[in-house]
Amino acid sequence: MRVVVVGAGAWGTALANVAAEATDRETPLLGRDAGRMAEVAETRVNAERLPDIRLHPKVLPTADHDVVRDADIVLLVSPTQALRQVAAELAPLVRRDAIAVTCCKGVEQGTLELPHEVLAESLPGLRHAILSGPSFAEDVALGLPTAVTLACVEADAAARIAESLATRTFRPYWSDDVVGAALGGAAKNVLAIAAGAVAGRGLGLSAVAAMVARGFAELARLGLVLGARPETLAGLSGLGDLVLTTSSTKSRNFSLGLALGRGEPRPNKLAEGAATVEALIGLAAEHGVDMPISSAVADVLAERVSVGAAVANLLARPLRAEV
Ligand SMILES: NC(=O)C1=CN([C@@H]2O[C@H](COP(=O)(O)OP(=O)(O)OC[C@H]3O[C@@H](n4cnc5c(N)ncnc54)[C@H](OP(=O)(O)O)[C@@H]3O)[C@@H](O)[C@H]2O)C=CC1
Ligand SMILES: O=C(CO)COP(=O)(O)O
Repeated sequence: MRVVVVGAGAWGTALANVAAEATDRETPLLGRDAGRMAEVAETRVNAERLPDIRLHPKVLPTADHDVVRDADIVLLVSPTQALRQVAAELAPLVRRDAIAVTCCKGVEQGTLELPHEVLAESLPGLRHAILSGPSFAEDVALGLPTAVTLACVEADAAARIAESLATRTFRPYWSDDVVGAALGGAAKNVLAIAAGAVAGRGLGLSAVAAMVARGFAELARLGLVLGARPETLAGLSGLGDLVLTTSSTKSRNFSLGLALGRGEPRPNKLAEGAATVEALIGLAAEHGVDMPISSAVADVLAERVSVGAAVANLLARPLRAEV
């Protein structure tokens, strides 16, 4: 299987290394800036996005979209808000029997669609999958043990992807619950901001744990109405990723929350939760689901309330049975 990775950010670079190791084949890593990709090809390091990690010798950094023509498997690793445009650029080039795998986490603004729904519209007719789970790009690139969810309704396509990505240390576990995997990845980005804000405000680890648990309940309520399976939400791509990104400053979403809680300037790095929170709340509203923690995050990001006031509002909510 020939894997092509589209999106030469931190995660795309780490996944290109994984695919090159798993397949032992040349693995193009497609970025949009020709000058920067030439530099990455020469230095064998993606200094801007994943510093200190050497590219696998079989990773081929490029800005030439034509590499997609030969792909059996295309990994789409742009931010969620760019996915539709990135996929549209590939549509005339990609083979109809190729498998497209979205590796981004979020909800599209405007359409309120999850990544696999965006892909179904922009690359129609292709088989699709979602790769999501607790996996910092740096950890994966360093060869630290990582397990993720590979969600795909077709078992044979899932097996091909798993063969092309599984290494001794990177373990994709198959699920056919695509909605559950996509939703977990989107919601945990938002909840990581909430946890970071609580930690940054100095409210203590008990409060962070409460935020994570109540946040998971929020995810579970939405998952239920969207048809996600509870075991997916409690698995790697849901609770697993929530645990990771609500406990580490390596998470850009958690770091953004920390800065908000401390009243410091917001970091510049991509925090998908910030780009996705209003869309997540909109998606939930369409289905009559209340998202108090996500709504608090949206209010804080839009500077409608302070972190302190947002937490006070959450604490003032009526007590209900655990759901
Ligand atoms: N980093 C991580 O540990 C993990 C990230 N993810 C998810 O992967 C996705 C990508 O994250 P990550 O790689 O870390 O992000 P980065 O910010 O490191 O990279 C994003 C990549 O997308 C490209 N890009 C940005 N905007 C556009 C656009 N409008 N059109 C085309 N390409 C664009 C960037 O190109 P350029 O370099 O030219 O700016 C860059 O190559 C996110 O959804 C994230 O949630 C999932 C698991 C782990
Ligand atoms: O999704 C991730 C790890 O699973 C990366 O988290 P951040 O996007 O918050 O950095």
